[in-house]
Parts: sequence; C-alpha cells; structure tokens
Amino acid sequence: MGQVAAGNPGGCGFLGEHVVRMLLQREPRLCELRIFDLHLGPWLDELKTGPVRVTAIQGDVTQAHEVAAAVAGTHVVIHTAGLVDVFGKASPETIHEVNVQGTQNVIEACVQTGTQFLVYTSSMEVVGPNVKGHPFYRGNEDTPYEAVHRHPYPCSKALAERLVLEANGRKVRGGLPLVTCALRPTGIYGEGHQIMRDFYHQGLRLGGRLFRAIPASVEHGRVYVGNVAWMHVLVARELEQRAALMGGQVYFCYDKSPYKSYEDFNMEFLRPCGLRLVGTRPLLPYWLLVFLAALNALLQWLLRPLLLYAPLLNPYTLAVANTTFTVSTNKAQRHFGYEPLFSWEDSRTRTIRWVQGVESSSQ
Ligand SMILES: NC(=O)C1=CN([C@@H]2O[C@H](COP(=O)(O)OP(=O)(O)OC[C@H]3O[C@@H](n4cnc5c(N)ncnc54)[C@H](O)[C@@H]3O)[C@@H](O)[C@H]2O)C=CC1
Ligand SMILES: CC(C)[C@@H](O)CC[C@@H](C)[C@H]1CC[C@H]2[C@@H]3[C@H](O)CC4=CC(=O)CC[C@]4(C)[C@H]3CC[C@]12C
Repeated sequence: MGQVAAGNPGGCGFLGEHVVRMLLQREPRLCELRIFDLHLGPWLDELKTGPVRVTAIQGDVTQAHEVAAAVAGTHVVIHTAGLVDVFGKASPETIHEVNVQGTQNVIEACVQTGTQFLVYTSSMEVVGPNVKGHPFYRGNEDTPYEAVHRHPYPCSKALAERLVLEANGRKVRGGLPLVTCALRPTGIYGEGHQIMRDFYHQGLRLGGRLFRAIPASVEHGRVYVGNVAWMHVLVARELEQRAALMGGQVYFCYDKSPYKSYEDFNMEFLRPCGLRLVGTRPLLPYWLLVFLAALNALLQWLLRPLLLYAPLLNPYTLAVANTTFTVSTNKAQRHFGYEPLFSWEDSRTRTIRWVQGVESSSQ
C-alpha cells in the first residue's frame, strides 16, 4: 500500500481520538488524515503541525453529501462515529438515523467516490447480552448465541454491522471491490471514558463510597482503548494485502484485561483514587434493583418535557451489567497478527493517571 489518506468519521470521540493519535504515531505511510465529526475537539489544532496533513471536517454522518465530500479521495475509512446511548438520552429514531443510516451513508460514499477499504467499529452488543439474559462465557466469533435485541442501541449496531459486511465485494467507482471489516469491542475503558468519570464523581458525592449492585461472579469483558485503537490501525493497514481473508469478517477486540464484574473492574482504577466499593455481595436484593431501575425509567419519561433525567441505572443497563459476557479468541491474531500493544499493567496505570487527572481538574 502506497501513501495512505485515511478518513475517520467519529474521530473526536472517546475511541476516535485514540485512533487518530495511534494513526499519526504508528502508520508511517499516512500522508493525509481527515477527521469527520459532528463535534470537533480543540485538541485537533495541535495535530496540524506535524508531517501528516490533518484535516478536521465538521459534518453529520446522517447527511450523505457531507460524508461523500469528506470520503472522496481517501484510501481507507475508519468509521467510529456513532450514538452510544443506553441511557435514554436520544430517541430510538435518532439512534437508528445516526448508527444505521449514517453507516449506510459511509458505505455509499466509499462506493461512489472509489474508496476501497472500510473498517467499522461495531460492538459486542451486536451479539449480546440478549433480552433473555443468556450468559456469553469466554465466547468467540463463532460461538453460537441467540442474538435477540429490543433496545435501540444494540439493534442499530447489529443492523449497521450487517450493512457493512454485506457491502463487502461491491464494486466501487473505478471497478475495484470494496473490502469491509467490522471490529467488536467489549466494554472499552481508558483515558477519556465518560462513564468511568461518572462513577468517580458518583463515588465522591457518596463520601468516597460506591455500593455493590452486581454480584462479583458476573464477569464482563473489558478492553483498553489503546488496544482497540491499535487493532483498528492494524486492520486498516492489513486489509489491502489480506482482503480475501479479512474482507467481510468480524473480529472481537480483546487484550489481557482481567475478567471481573463491571463494578470490580472499575475499582481497579477508582480504588487507587480513594474510592471503595461497599459490600462483598449486592447490598440490595435484585428485585429492588429492578424496581428502582423501572422507577428511573418512569421518572425519565415523566420529566422529559422539563429536563433530561438519565441515570446510570435503568432496566437495560441493569440487565446488561447483570449478565456475564466475556470473550476468549485469537482470531485477530490469526488473521492479521494482532497482539495487544498495551499490557494490562500499562493499561491500568494509564487509566488511573487519567482518573487522577479528572480528580485534580474537578477540585
Ligand atoms: N464505549 C464503548 O464501551 C464501546 C463503543 N463501541 C463503539 O465505538 C464507537 C465509538 O464509541 P465511543 O468513542 O465510546 O463514543 P463517543 O460518543 O465518545 O464517540 C462517538 C463520536 O461520534 C460522533 N458522532 C455522533 N453522531 C454523529 C453524527 N451524526 N455525525 C458525525 N459524528 C457523529 C460524536 O461526536 C463522537 O465524537 C461507536 O460506534 C460505539 O458503538 C463499541 C463497543 C464498546
Ligand atoms: C448501576 C449499576 C447497575 C451499574 O453497574 C451499571 C453499569 C452500566 C452503566 C454498564 C454495565 C455494562 C456497560 C455496557 C457494556 O460495557 C457494553 C457496551 C458496549 C457498547 O457498545 C457501548 C457501551 C456499553 C453498552 C456499556 C454501557 C454501560 C454499561 C451498561
């Protein structure tokens, strides 16, 4: 692959920023990087002084013409843009419009303008946990699992992923085949993770304590944002040479992060920052948590005309947190030589430092 011009819809988000920085640090053939996002970050300005031509484009993936203009002339597109909402902040229609129609617009832009390689950030949620609460224990890309969803977010990710995979092989302008690939991160953590910041602030408000709501036995797969970004860069690099093997494939994003409950895993970073998790088992019975989650959903609906009430606890987040979902796979290693760039110890240290930075900035 010669000189590379890459496009990154969603490049200003939590994952997107790490993908942008990883591309600039570790892709020597990159000559131009276009960052397309609804909300451009101020940090982009510091990137424009380097050897790579960095272009920040403010735009909306739901607007096909804006996407086409941004994609035209690129060699590869890394599509991380999305509405990551499981808290009821956006309507189901908006989630669908951004995540599904927006992805369709990215695909069509590649076809119409001749971009041959598309990497899509999918999600573990395409698989599960399903509405029946079936555990997915150390599963891989081929593990049979009844992927049944009702929530708008997982539904939108599953639809978008299917569009991307079905587009593999379509002829783009110029007659060459489009080569697509979807990456499925499990719960991403690291510098910039808003939910981790929310948990930290919640703990500060509660006198340095968080109260266990989920049994420690319920394990949730997590992956460090730097390793997810690295996997995206590797796929963007290898997709051309390994098109026959990788085209139309899905890959879970994984690293050496330990399998723990969502709350215990968060405490790996919050405990060194002075918080403690109260209770070796859930302090409230599950039926009461279900009631409180339903009450939050009712309050959100009643208050919507006045204000946005979107707490962490709602029926969906409780169900997901309470269902084991862990992956164990090496498909990415087998197909394109992926090895995590950051060890668990390094990932943990970097995340702790970031939370401590949140601590100092909020004092
Ligand atoms: N955060 C997580 O734990 C996981 C995230 N993912 C996926 O990774 C991707 C990135 O997620 P995060 O970085 O966590 O989310 P984020 O919300 O931090 O970033 C999403 C980015 O997309 C942009 N965006 C949203 N709507 C847009 C639109 N209409 N037009 C253009 N840009 C738009 C946002 O401005 C933001 O910069 C998403 O596709 C998400 O589904 C997958 C698995 C886990
Ligand atoms: C209030 C308690 C029940 C608390 O434990 C709730 C935690 C809850 C906010 C998180 C538990 C599992 C998370 C999701 C999981 O990591 C999978 C995801 C994949 C994505 O593509 C986007 C984010 C998320 C849905 C993630 C969101 C936060 C949780 C539901």
